[in-house]
Amino acid sequence: MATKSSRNLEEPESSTTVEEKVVKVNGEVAIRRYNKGRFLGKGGFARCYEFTNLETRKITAAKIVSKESLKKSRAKQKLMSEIKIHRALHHANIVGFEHFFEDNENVYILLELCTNQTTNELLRRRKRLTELEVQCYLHQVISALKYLHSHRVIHRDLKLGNFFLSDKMEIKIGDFGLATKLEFDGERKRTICGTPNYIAPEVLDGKQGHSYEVDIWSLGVIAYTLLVGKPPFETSDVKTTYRRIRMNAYSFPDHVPLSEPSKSLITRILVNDPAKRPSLDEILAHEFFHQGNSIPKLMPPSTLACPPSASFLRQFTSPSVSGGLSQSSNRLTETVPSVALKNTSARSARQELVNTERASKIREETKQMPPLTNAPEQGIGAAGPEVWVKKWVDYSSKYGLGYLLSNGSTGVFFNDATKIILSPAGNAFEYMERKGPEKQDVITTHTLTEYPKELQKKVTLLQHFRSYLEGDVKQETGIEGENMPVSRVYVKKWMRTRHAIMFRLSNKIVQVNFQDHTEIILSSETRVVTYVNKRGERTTYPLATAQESSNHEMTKRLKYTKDILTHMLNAPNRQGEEPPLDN
Ligand SMILES: Nc1ncnc2c1ncn2[C@@H]1O[C@H](COP(=O)(O)OP(=O)(O)OP(=O)(O)O)[C@@H](O)[C@H]1O
Repeated sequence: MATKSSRNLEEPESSTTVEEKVVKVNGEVAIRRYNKGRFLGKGGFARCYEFTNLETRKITAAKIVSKESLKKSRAKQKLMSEIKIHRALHHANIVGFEHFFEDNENVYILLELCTNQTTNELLRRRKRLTELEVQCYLHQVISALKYLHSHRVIHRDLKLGNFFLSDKMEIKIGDFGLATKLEFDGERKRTICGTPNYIAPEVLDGKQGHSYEVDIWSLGVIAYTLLVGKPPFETSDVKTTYRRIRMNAYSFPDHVPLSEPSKSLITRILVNDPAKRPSLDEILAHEFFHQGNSIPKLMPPSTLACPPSASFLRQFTSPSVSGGLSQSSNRLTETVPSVALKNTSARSARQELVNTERASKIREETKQMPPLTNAPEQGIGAAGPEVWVKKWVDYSSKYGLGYLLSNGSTGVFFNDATKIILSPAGNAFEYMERKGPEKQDVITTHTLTEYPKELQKKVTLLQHFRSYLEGDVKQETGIEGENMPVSRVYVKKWMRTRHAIMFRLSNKIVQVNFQDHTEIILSSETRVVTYVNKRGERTTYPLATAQESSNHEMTKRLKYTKDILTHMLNAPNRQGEEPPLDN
């Protein structure tokens, strides 16, 4: 983004048609057309988009690799090997390989679409997972690995970013760019082209060659990372990390309560001698997976944003169970407070970014808001919110959420949960970072000409977001005052569902923007609800009477807002289903 024009936040902006030439057996050439839809993400050498087959309407993820980038024979070889290995694999926990083709510019690989991003984004939102979730996810990964290894395939780059989540929340292992298929049992591989993230010590050592055990090692690193929240050997520079791996220098932090079985499993796996690592079957037989609870087949989508609730956990833990799981039961039964609508501030603590909708990484919403005085018929005179989100762009695939507030401030909610808010005049900004044991927002104020060096990248991103978001509405806001103070209003939390995007603002406002362009803006402080209908007309009601309003379009959305908020927090027994919008 930084290098491109500011309006180029979304990769190619407009949807286009891609044509595939299909040569039939009789030699005739047919054309298959795909609509190239939303941008899904970008890797080292591929850009990924949603593709819709215009004939069958089937939607897939298309990895597009430019032929330009394949000029080096190594890159070409790597892609060919990825295709060759991946296309032969068929397993419920491996990203389905649909098809591949090429045109003059690109190679296109069509893959099963995974709509819930990867465990990387999941962990970023959740910080760490409960043991029940780790049991559930590792179970699926091991099932796929057993399949891979039985077909003599070593993945060699198992990492959180390569575990995709389907719409049903199944884990799907993807990215076979570093995978290899052994010619015979017992073959040892010597080289890996590329740098695996969770590299095993024998790969660093390079003397004995490596085999399936490198995937087992990565499993240990993954289990540790999911439970603790950061990788075991992580340091700020690669050389030190490699040194730590060689020395097996890692420890379990005191501040994270981990059960004995989980520590024992990780310790068993992370041993430097590959021959001493457990097999996949031994891992499955380990007490970590046998703590008296049953393991859910899938986790509900609400866990994309917050831990499984007590009621969900109860379904998998029998009351008589003692030992293993109960050791960690503080974490597992961590309850999510049940909250009434009015208590939005307590609730927001659990509302982390969620995207149960689709792996849509980029969305932009513009709303032309008529002034407050436009409140029509049922507007009963209550003052609406002073500040709300006017326009937003979801670039959480890379950086975070950018937004423009109605008071002219631009803000960014970065993926690392830090926040920045720029004054309407664009001269000063506040930076918010959670610090200390209480994880309080610490706010520092700076000007665009004078700020700490470490904020350079974030400030650059802020400016890009700003020029993108302001675009054509800059004049319209009419706020150009030189000494406008930094707005103290900013987005504290945000999340997405299938039907909507929700923002929790620091002024205790919860705003829900629905896909049909209607909006609910709830102010817990002034106890009013503002409803913006499809035509952009605003009506403000006191909260107490809003539910009884004859405006059914609004009451339906208000109910949805309450249901989804409550659901996200404490009703995962309605597994996987967010409330329907039409109830
Ligand atoms: N099956 C899929 N469904 C949805 N999104 C996908 C899928 N495959 C890839 N993506 C998105 O596209 C991005 C790039 O894909 P991928 O990581 O496979 O590319 P790459 O260039 O091979 O990456 P790497 O640098 O990790 O090797 C991913 O991070 C993800 O956001």
